[in-house]
Amino acid sequence: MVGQVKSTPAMKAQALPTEAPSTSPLRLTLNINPSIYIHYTSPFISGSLLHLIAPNSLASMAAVNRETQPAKHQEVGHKSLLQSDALYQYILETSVYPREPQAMKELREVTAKHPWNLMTTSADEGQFLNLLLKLINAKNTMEIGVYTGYSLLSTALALPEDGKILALDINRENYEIGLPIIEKAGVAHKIDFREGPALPLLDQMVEDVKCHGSFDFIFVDADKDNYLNYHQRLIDLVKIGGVIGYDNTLWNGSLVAPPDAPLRKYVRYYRDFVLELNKALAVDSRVEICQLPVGDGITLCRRLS
Ligand SMILES: C[S@@+](CC[C@H](N)C(=O)[O-])C[C@H]1O[C@@H](n2cnc3c(N)ncnc32)[C@H](O)[C@@H]1O
Repeated sequence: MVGQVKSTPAMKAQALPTEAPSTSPLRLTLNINPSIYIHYTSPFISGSLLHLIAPNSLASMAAVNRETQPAKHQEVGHKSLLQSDALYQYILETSVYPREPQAMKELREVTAKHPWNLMTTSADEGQFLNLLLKLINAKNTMEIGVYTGYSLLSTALALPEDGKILALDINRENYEIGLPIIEKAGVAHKIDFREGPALPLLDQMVEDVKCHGSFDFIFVDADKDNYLNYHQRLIDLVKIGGVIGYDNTLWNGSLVAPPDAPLRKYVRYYRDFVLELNKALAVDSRVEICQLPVGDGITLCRRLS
């Protein structure tokens, strides 16, 4: 049995974007490196691109792009790393939105109105997770980093009726935004939500040998500075042949930004942790890996031993 650790207001504050939201839609295209373009569209000005660029660069880029590019997919701050915004829109409109379950659409639309909507998993990544879970016949899963529950719902819909998800987040309020939709979809019974920081809970599970090798799939989408700490514990908790998915492993493309790139403070801060994680996973012989440019980058690790 796993205990519950309550989060403090300071922990909750840590998890939130620091910039103030704005209501004006804005689409930006930033060339950080001669070969890499980062595209961003969001109804609020404090979006992911603002993680990457200094405030004084924004006005001129926004002015240029407002004239040349229409605003698109404003319903979620999009985190795709595709070079072509039109191509990403094509994927969403052709393969993702027409097949998106009604409940996921509803949750996506509700989340889009939330000030921290940038944190949500994108619809294409939600579709990817849903299919992946079915492909590996996952039944017992864990999610670290729930927010309003978009990836959680995509997981819950993929699992069999008796499937289980241990869902961990330091903030229950955001989960409760999505909960009525999850309940309406008839999958809430699969979810065991625990409010609190994930690490102490993982430590308790690692101490309990019954938890070892018990998860078919674990999705990690929370505090990037803890990913390596999570990995040390999750490797015991996922079963051999099971999969851990680490989200945001391309960190908005900032990983390859030149040293003098005007990155937002916290993008620069977390970038080093993501770089360390990627390096560590690349040489970890206990897993085989595949880093996919879906959403903001997801690295799948299949446990070998
Ligand atoms: C990017 S959001 C998760 C998005 C979510 N997967 C979705 O589909 O919308 C990151 C979440 O991690 C949570 N978080 C941050 N630090 C955490 C920690 N130490 N333990 C558990 N959750 C944490 C935040 O409260 C936030 O809800």
